[in-house]
Amino acid sequence: MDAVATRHPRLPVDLPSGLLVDGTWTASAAGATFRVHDPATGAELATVADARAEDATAALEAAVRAQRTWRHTPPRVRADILRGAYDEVRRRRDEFAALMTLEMGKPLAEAQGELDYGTDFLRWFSEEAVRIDGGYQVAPNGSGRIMVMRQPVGPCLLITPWNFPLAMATRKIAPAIAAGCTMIIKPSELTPLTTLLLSQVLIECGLPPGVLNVLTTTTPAEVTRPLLDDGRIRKLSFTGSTEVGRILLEQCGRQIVRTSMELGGNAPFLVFADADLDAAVDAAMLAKLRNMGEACTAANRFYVQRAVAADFAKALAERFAALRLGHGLDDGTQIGPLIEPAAVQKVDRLVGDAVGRGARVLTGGRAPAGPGFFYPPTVLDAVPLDAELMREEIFGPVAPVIAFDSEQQAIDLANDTEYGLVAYVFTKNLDRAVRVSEALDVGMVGLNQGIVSNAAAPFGGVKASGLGREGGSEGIAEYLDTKYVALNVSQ
Ligand SMILES: NC(=O)c1ccc[n+]([C@@H]2O[C@H](COP(=O)([O-])OP(=O)(O)OC[C@H]3O[C@@H](n4cnc5c(N)ncnc54)[C@H](O)[C@@H]3O)[C@@H](O)[C@H]2O)c1
Ligand SMILES: O=CCCC(=O)O
Repeated sequence: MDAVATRHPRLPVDLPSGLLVDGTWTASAAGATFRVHDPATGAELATVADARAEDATAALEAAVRAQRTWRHTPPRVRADILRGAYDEVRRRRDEFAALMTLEMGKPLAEAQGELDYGTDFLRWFSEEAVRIDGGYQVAPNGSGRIMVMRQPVGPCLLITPWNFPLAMATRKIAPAIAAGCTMIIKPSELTPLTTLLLSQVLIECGLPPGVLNVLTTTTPAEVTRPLLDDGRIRKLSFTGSTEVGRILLEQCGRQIVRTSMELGGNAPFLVFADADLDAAVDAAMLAKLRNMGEACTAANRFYVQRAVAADFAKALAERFAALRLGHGLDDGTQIGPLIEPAAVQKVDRLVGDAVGRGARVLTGGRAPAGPGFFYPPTVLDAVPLDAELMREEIFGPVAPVIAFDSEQQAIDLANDTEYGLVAYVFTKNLDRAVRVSEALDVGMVGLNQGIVSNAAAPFGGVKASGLGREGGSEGIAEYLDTKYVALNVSQ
């Protein structure tokens, strides 16, 4: 196995060089490579292989070949591989956490949190692998029997984003392995290293050659489109922007490829006057600033009932202003850099637009000078409803606060978006909690809490936030096809 071509002094571990095809780590056919950078300093972290279409073809042939035997592997064998990987990743938690911080920028404590979240998918689906069930019943008219079985869907293409380098990979790889599917994973070109290390661990834990293939590339469209056109890829699981999700959904139509789509968000955060305000502020810190706000689940719009809006905004601004920016590996850092300069420019544009339309900056609001792609935690109030950040995913540490009057107005404001991933609701009134949760057009609701992410729960959204669910018992169903056998039983 080639080690990473360039070693960064803070890179915690030797990594494979890039492409995993049929159990072998290889350079790309074209010999192309690309560099991965530390977003806190801009320093080069590693150089990895840059796959092209011919590498994708080789990976597809390997996955198709391996599927013929992998699908018949006993569920307990698949379960033990996943459990072994769970134990090994947790044994190497410091390496994985430091790697995630270096390539993505999140503070080390958050990387440790993602380590727990991401490995939970390995454990959860190691338990699900041996519980794939079916059905058997007497046909209602008494003649014959109805037998239902669930079988692996076949070779899968998994495409993941940069913001949760471990969890977005395990949330797809684990159920695919549990279901008996082979796969090709294409991680983000911005954060491929964690997937390389995870893949190495899965191979060490006994995953046979060809079951998992890894394509790192700076040309994702050119590499993945032929795979979706081929006809032998039977499932696409994509996590990323709604814009790219739409492109991929169109591509999947030609070969009727099953899809799971985990897309963008624009989460409303509703605080009613009867809420525990301190608890709501604590939860807002989590819902907004987890991952520097670079999370699909990030609260994007804070709607606070007028009687408590000023107190909420003031308290949140004070908490934001006290946070420390820095390199994620440095002690005391609470807010790391954004992923790239374009991310800072986008956040700056959205804040500038809101202020230009009349919003007030209570704290933050201007990118600091110096190295790295930093943006300070920012609270805006008196944000006009026509501000661009009300409709666009901010993907940064900016909290726009808007006052509302009635419950119905809050629901209408919250639902006024093309997205529908998650919403957060804060009230002590149980009737209101149920009413509002039922009325919100989203896939998930955080009720008096600022995080919904849980490997045991069905994660996903509606409308432009996606299709399907990841995690929970629903998560493995995305990798299984249902087959019904009509038995003719002589009386
Ligand atoms: N719903 C969720 O669970 C969830 C989780 C994380 C991120 N996201 C969303 O992802 C976005 C941020 O992540 P991102 O910047 O990596 O998203 P992105 O859509 O730019 O990229 C996601 C992945 O798709 C690949 N890609 C880009 N264009 C492609 C194409 N034409 N064909 C094939 N692959 C292509 C990228 O290389 C990357 O691996 C945000 O919108 C965020 O809300 C959603
Ligand atoms: O960015 C979106 C994923 C976040 C999560 O799964 O908690």
